[in-house]
This record gives sequence, structure tokens and C-alpha cells, in this order.
Amino acid sequence: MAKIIYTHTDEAPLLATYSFLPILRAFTSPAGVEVETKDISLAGRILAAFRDRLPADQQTEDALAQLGALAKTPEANILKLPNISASVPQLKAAVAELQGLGYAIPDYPDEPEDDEQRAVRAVYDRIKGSAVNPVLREGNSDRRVPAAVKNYARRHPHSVAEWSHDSKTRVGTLDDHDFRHNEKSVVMDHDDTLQFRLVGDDGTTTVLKPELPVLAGEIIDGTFMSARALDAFLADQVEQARRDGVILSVHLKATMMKVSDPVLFGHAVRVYFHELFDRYGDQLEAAGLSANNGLGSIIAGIDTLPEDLREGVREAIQHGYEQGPRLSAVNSDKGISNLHVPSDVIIDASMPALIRNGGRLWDMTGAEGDTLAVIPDSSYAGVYAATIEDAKANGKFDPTTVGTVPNVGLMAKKAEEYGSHDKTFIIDRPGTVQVVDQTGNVLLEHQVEAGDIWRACQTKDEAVRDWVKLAVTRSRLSDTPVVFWLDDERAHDRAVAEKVRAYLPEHDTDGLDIRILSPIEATKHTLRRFRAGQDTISATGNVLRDFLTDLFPILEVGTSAKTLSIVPLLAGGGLFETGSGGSAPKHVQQFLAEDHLRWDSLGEYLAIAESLRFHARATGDDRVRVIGDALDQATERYLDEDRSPSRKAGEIDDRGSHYWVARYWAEALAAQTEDAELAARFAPVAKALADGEQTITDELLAVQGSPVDLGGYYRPDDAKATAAMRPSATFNAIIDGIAD
Ligand SMILES: NC(=O)C1=CN([C@@H]2O[C@H](COP(=O)(O)OP(=O)(O)OC[C@H]3O[C@@H](n4cnc5c(N)ncnc54)[C@H](OP(=O)(O)O)[C@@H]3O)[C@@H](O)[C@H]2O)C=CC1
Ligand SMILES: O=C(O)CCC(=O)C(=O)O
Ligand SMILES: [Mg+2]
Repeated sequence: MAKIIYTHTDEAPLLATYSFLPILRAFTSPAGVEVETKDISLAGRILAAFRDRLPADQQTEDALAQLGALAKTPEANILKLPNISASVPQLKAAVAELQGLGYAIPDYPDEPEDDEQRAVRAVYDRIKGSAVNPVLREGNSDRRVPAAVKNYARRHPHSVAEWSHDSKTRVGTLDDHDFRHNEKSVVMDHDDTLQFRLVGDDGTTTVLKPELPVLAGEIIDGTFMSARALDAFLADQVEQARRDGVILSVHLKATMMKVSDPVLFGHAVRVYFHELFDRYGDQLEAAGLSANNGLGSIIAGIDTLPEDLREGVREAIQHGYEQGPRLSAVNSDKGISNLHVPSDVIIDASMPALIRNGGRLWDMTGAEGDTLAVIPDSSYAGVYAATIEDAKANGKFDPTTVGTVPNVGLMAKKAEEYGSHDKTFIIDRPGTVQVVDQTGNVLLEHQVEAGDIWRACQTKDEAVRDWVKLAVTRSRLSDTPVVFWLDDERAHDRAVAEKVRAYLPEHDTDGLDIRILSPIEATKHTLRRFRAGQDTISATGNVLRDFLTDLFPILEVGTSAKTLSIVPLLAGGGLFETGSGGSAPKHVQQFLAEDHLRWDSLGEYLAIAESLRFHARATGDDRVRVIGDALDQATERYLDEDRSPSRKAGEIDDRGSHYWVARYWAEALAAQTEDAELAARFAPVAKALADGEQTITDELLAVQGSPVDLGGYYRPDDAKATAAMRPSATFNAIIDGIAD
């Protein structure tokens, strides 16, 4: 029997789940749809990974592995809510919470000392960072803002700050010696097994990766970031920010790029706080306090240092702030800077937010100002630079007039950089990294120095071919031009462009406007059209998929939570992601403090409707399609009648918006004429929900204003979270009555 998998994740989407999942189950129960949950939360993944060490009553299944296998079958119908991609500080906090709950799992070993600790560390390394999405994404990505959402934004535009022509905000990026400039690529002409090795200048050879199976037609890239060039660049950026009096900010993707980007982040921490590291670097390292985990973890570890060092370390940090340029803050009231936690500032969300805010950020004193946004690698930095230049020249992007930029992203089979975790190495001595085939031929090689970050990426031919097809299909279906964003100065992009040219003739492209432009030219072209109210599909690689599906939705509709995000799986199944944004930790903080959840589940509503239609197609059960279509009507009404959560306590929140969606959904089902039985079943539900409006709204609002206890952050107590998220007895009785 086909079923729908609803993922149990973390933070705000998890809270929303406690309220919305019972509604989904109730509304689909008359059609006998089975909605099963699978726990892929950070806490759930940790417990699954260490289940062999736990007593039988604490053992859980490895839900992620099961879903990964399911995604490779035509039966897959998975609703994927955003989950935490954990940085080391988040991972440690989750471990501590679970230990406190009585789970005997090991500590995260910062500096593994023996085989046992190395094995534990390897397990945690698999859990950290972006460890879920790459496993489930066995297909390419189709993300867009649906017309109803776009129309709503045009009528209710979000606030957008003005850009000044003389804004000093700009992007700083390397002009050589980075991943973009060092890239070399090869397209395999046969299946093979590759090996990566470092041939040291001292004559020793280390195997970095013993075996990497590759397929004919696959693109393999190798590249590296020079640590020396990076440090010189960062020192120069710090100097420029100080000279110009602008706020220094650093934008990376330490979650998705979990091996390389924490290291890049560590370089930024060390360069900004150079005095601290010049003086105490060795002692900090000896105490296991790494800049890669951010200033926050160093401050938290000061008490573990020898007593005679502590004051000096504190002073050096203070001195760093005083000597350095203004530093961007994550939360100036709490003294949390951009350099505190590697995962606090994530480029896909942080750059659009600053563009929406007129190019301004806040410094550690809480003062607003222009920023030098440092994005070390130049592969994609130009996209943001070009957008900022456009905003300076032409002013803010007006949500009431701009067009839309849907994305078709090359994502399948861990494509490109986002699949490079297990192929990224921090070089420990000077030498040459070689990629060799089974016969010993050197396919790629780079001269490297100690500290350089070397990595390889894979892109399967099958994935590219499917991506081209998806782009042409979307263009045809929506009658919208497509631009393939490919950089002819990059070896990898040239290889992809060649495949695009080869695969386009497999489709009927007659009358379609399809072009290939470099990312900077594509940005300029797309923005020109965007400002003129015209739509343009961006067909991009995996990183730009991620970046653009936050950038454009945030400019167009205020948040990427409102996008429809579909992954047609290569094996025929469907993965329906809810929005393109994250898990919004600050929404949980607000909920804990004042029992108001400003998370908007719109992404869930859109994804669920698609998932139901997919289920109907797979099973031939038309009732499920009717239920899905009714949800889409409910969502449109929810937007039309402005039932979205407010940001302020005491006003409608996500729970209140769930009431309205449920009511409109019931009304749509009662009103439709395709299925009389469903109409009859939902008519009394619609009436009860309408009659109960005042009581339910009062009950939902009455709880707001005081702190909430969920019994855990990473692993909330189910009973407590359910009680907190379902506070209206009247509403619950109606919902729970549907399935009876
Ligand atoms: N698919 C996935 O699994 C993804 C997971 N993540 C994870 O999410 C966490 C946070 O990442 P971050 O980069 O801060 O990105 P977020 O998207 O969580 O946050 C950016 C901001 O967008 C707004 N926002 C996002 N979603 C919603 C929503 N549903 N309703 C209303 N507003 C929303 C909020 O802004 P405001 O309230 O100020 O308007 C939020 O603070 C990280 O752990 C990250 O790894 C990130 C991206 C995707
Ligand atoms: O997996 C992650 O860490 C985030 C994914 C993401 O940001 C995206 O796909 O848009
Ligand atoms: Mg993203």
C-alpha cells in the first residue's frame, strides 16, 4: 500500500508538525491514506547512529538510511521538512541534551586519541553538517513561487529597505588561487575507479582516497583553495573594512560544505583575532579549542585553559574587537558576532537578507551600517556582487512589480560541490595531489602547500541529462525563457555546457528562448527582466540552486519558506520539500519565551498538495487528488484572506493559521462536486469549524504571552510539545472527530 512519509525534523518545522500532522492525517483518513512519520531530526540521527550502544528500550531505527533507500524506488513519496544541518557546537549541544535525558552516547571527541575515539568521531562526522538532504535528493530540483503566493505578495508586499546610490556595501572575493581559478576537470570516457593521492615533496606518498568508482560520461573536477592566498586576502579585507569604516561580515556555507567551509571560517576567525592566535594559538590548540568551531566555542572553553592564561586570552579577544574593524553581529544584545558559530551566518539566507535590507547589517554595538561582505571563493560571489551593483544603481527591488525567477537545479546524485564532503582534504604537507585512474594515468594534478583545501567533485551524466530535460519541460509548461548559468572560465562549467548543448536537441525546443550565460551575465540579464516584471527560469548547478532559491524568493515574497520545492526522483518517486528555507532557530526562541510561533507552514501546504496528487497518480485513487486540489484552494484562500502568522505575540501564529487552513480545506471539500461522499463527510466538519471560530481563536490566543516548557530543544518531549502546539480543546475535538 502506497504511503506518504512525513519527516519528523527539528526546531520550528517540528513544532509546526505537532499541530499540522494531526490535521493532515484527519483530512486524508477518509481516503485511507497512510501518513507515516520518520525521525530524521539531529537527535534522532545521533541515537540511530549509536543504537548498538543503547539498551533495547532506547534503540531506534536508522530512519534516514531507510528513506535514502526508499528514494531510489518509484514508491517514494516523501514530505521533507527542513532539518538542522549541525555545526560542531550544535552537535555537542544535542549530545549533551541526549546524555541528560539518560542516553549513554559518547561525547564528541575534538581530538580523537585512540582508535575507539576515532571511530566515534567518524560517526559524528557523518551526522554533522548537511547530512540529510544529499541522501534523499536522488533527483534534480524544481523550485518556484506559485502564482497564488506571488499574487499575495503583490497585494501585501513585505517591507524592503531603500538602497542608497552611495552605499559602501560590496562583496570581497579572491581574484586568484581559489576553487574557481584552480579548477581542472575531466570527462570520463569509460567506467573506472579513481584514486586520490598526495605525493609529498619529501618523497612520501599518502593515499587520500583509495577508491572512487566513476561512470562513463561523468565529470570529475579537482581544485583547491590556497591557504596562503586566503590569509593574505582576509588580512586585506579586514584592513579595507577598517579603512572604510564599514562592517566586516563573512558569508559561508559551513553546513552544506561541512568539511571545507568551517576551515575557511577558522581562517577568518584567526585573521580577525590575529593577536589572540599569535600569542595563544598553540595553547588553544593543545586545549582542543579550534577557530574552526568559532569564537563562541573558544570563549566557552576558556575555563578549561591553564589558569594563568585565561585573563590574557580574554584580553586578547577584547583587544581584537577594539583593533579590528566593526564586526557584523548575529545578536548584538547577547554579544554574538558573525565569527562566533560557523553555522549562524549561512550565505544563502544571509546575503539575500542584507540585500533586502538596503545592504545594511548591524555591528556589535547594535549600530546599523554598510558592509564589506566577504565571500572568499569567487565561483559564485559575482552573483551577489552584480545584484548589489544593480541595487545601488537602480534602487530596491519592489515586490509589487518584479517578475519571478523559478529554478531548475542540477542536484541529483550528490552533484558538484555539495557532494564533495568525502572528497575534500586539508593538505598537511607540500606536494602534488594527483587523481589517478586504474591504469595509473594521472588525470588531474595540483601543486599544493600545507593548509590548502583540496577537493574533488562528481557530476553524473544521467543527472545532467535529466536536468536539461527538466529545464526544457518547465520552460515549455510555463512558457518562460531559460538561462543556463554556466561560467566559461571554469573547467567544470565548460564540461557541463558541452553536455547541455548535446542534450538540448533531444527535446522539442522550438520557439523556446534558451541560452547559456556566465553567472554574472545571467544575473544582469535576469535582473533586467526581473525589474521589468518578466519571468526567467534559472537552470543552475547545485550551489546556485541553493543560493538563488533563497535570493529570488526573499526578494519576491519576503521568505523562501513560500516556495514550492519538488524533487522528481530519478527512479520515479517524489520528494516534496517544504520551502527552500531552513529551520528558523529564532522562531523557536520566540516560542519558548512567549508561546508564539511565527513560522509559516505555507511551504508544507504547497508540498502536501503536490504529494497528494502524486499519491493519487500512483494509486489511481482519485479521492486523494480531490483532497489535494481542495488543499490548494484552501491555501489560496488562506493567502487571499491574509491568515498568515504574525510576528508578534498576542496575534495569530502558526497554530491559528492551521485552524484557517483546516477550515478552508473542509469548506473546499464540502463544496466540491467531484466526490459526493467526501463532500458529505466534510460538510459537518466545515460547519463545526465555522461555528467554533470564536472559541477556537480565543483558546489559541489565550495561551500566548508566557514561556513554554518543551522538555528539550533537540528532542522535545512529545507530550509536552503536543500539548503546547494543540492548545485548543474545541479545535482538537473537531479534528480528532474526522477520522472516527
Ligand atoms: N532544507 C533544509 O533542511 C534546510 C535546513 N536549513 C537549516 O536551518 C537552520 C537555519 O538556517 P538559516 O540559514 O538561518 O535559514 P532560515 O531559513 O531558517 O532562516 C532565515 C529566516 O527566514 C525566515 N523564515 C524561514 N523559514 C520561514 C518560515 N517557514 N516562516 C516564516 N519565516 C521563515 C525567518 O526570518 P524572519 O522570521 O526574520 O522573517 C528566518 O529567520 C540551519 O540549521 C540550517 O542548516 C537551512 C536551509 C534549508
Ligand atoms: O541541507 C542543508 O544544509 C541546506 C539545504 C539548503 O539550504 C537548500 O537546499 O536550499
Ligand atoms: Mg538553501
